[in-house]
Amino acid sequence: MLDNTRLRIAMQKSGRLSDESRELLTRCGIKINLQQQRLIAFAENMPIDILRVRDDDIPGLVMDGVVDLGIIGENVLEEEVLTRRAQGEDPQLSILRRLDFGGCRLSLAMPADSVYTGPECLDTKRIATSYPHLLKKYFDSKGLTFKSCLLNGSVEVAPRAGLSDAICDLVSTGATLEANGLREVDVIYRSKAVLIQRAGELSDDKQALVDRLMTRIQGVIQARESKYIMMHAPSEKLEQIIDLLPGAERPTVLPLAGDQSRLALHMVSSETLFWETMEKLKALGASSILVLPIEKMME
Ligand SMILES: Nc1ncnc2c1ncn2[C@@H]1O[C@H](COP(=O)(O)OP(=O)(O)OP(=O)(O)O)[C@@H](O)[C@H]1O
Ligand SMILES: O=P(O)(O)OC[C@H]1O[C@H](OP(=O)(O)OP(=O)(O)O)[C@H](O)[C@@H]1O
Ligand SMILES: [Mg+2]
Repeated sequence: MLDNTRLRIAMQKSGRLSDESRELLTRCGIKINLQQQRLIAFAENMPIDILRVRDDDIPGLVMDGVVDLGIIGENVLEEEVLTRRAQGEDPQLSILRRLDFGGCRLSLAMPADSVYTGPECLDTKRIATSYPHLLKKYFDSKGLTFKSCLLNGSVEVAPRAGLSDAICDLVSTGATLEANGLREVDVIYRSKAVLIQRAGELSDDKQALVDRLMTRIQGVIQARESKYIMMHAPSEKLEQIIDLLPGAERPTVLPLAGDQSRLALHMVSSETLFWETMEKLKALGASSILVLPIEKMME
């Protein structure tokens, strides 16, 4: 029996979001042992239980208040919200934060040799998808209709199998479409993973824990997006060097022992330093340029 005083977080058991969901929680300092093929994992060092489920089940578990938090793709979340609304329900939950993984788009695709001049081409046509409500919302907004062919997997084979004229499926690199002789013709929704919370008040203890987790998640994501940059540079080129580093804070400037003409610069940058910029820095006389990953940040 689950202990109701512990914060429950649902994440995908195995799939596109599972490694990064686990990595995020681990980086937030939650010690979880997910080695065994178990549905529930108990954190060793915090009052947190992790439920590992099919991603399709996560929005419902949060909306029904079975878990407190969930990590889910916006595409699956929005489809479930629209499904429940279509059934006359008024689903409640809040999105705490957009995360930095699980990026993909829900797109319309057609056989590579077909002509596409806009969504009107697909008016009244049959479209295979696992996201009928998101697709309907898009078609409704254009004043168009379509016949739905609902498939929960292998959507990309539908046109070849003669089941549909087009498909509406998730795309990231486009390799799956290409391998199936299809061409992406329109993007209808852009998605990332999000952290969601059930409606209703949490107990004070749970709320305090969620607040701490949110600060840590912010720190983890910000650290992943930032770099620590160090270099030695000629003192008289300081401003020109700073101008080459737009995403960086004002640097810390340190003297170099025994060399009055040069300085050591240290700074955090929200952008990575490209080779081209490093070459320009070197041309200005900078040397010993180091770009280091940052593990954690707290402002
Ligand atoms: N190619 C992709 N690149 C990045 N993210 C993706 C990609 N495809 C899907 N996603 C995101 O990851 C989520 C999970 O995708 P996955 O393919 O693992 O789902 P699934 O097969 O439905 O898994 P489950 O067995 O849990 O139901 C998607 O809903 C989407 O938000
Ligand atoms: O544009 P691409 O980079 O090729 O990615 C798109 C594919 O990725 C997802 O499936 P996944 O590989 O997760 O397998 P699944 O169909 O078993 O969910 C998605 O459903 C597409 O089929
Ligand atoms: Mg699924």
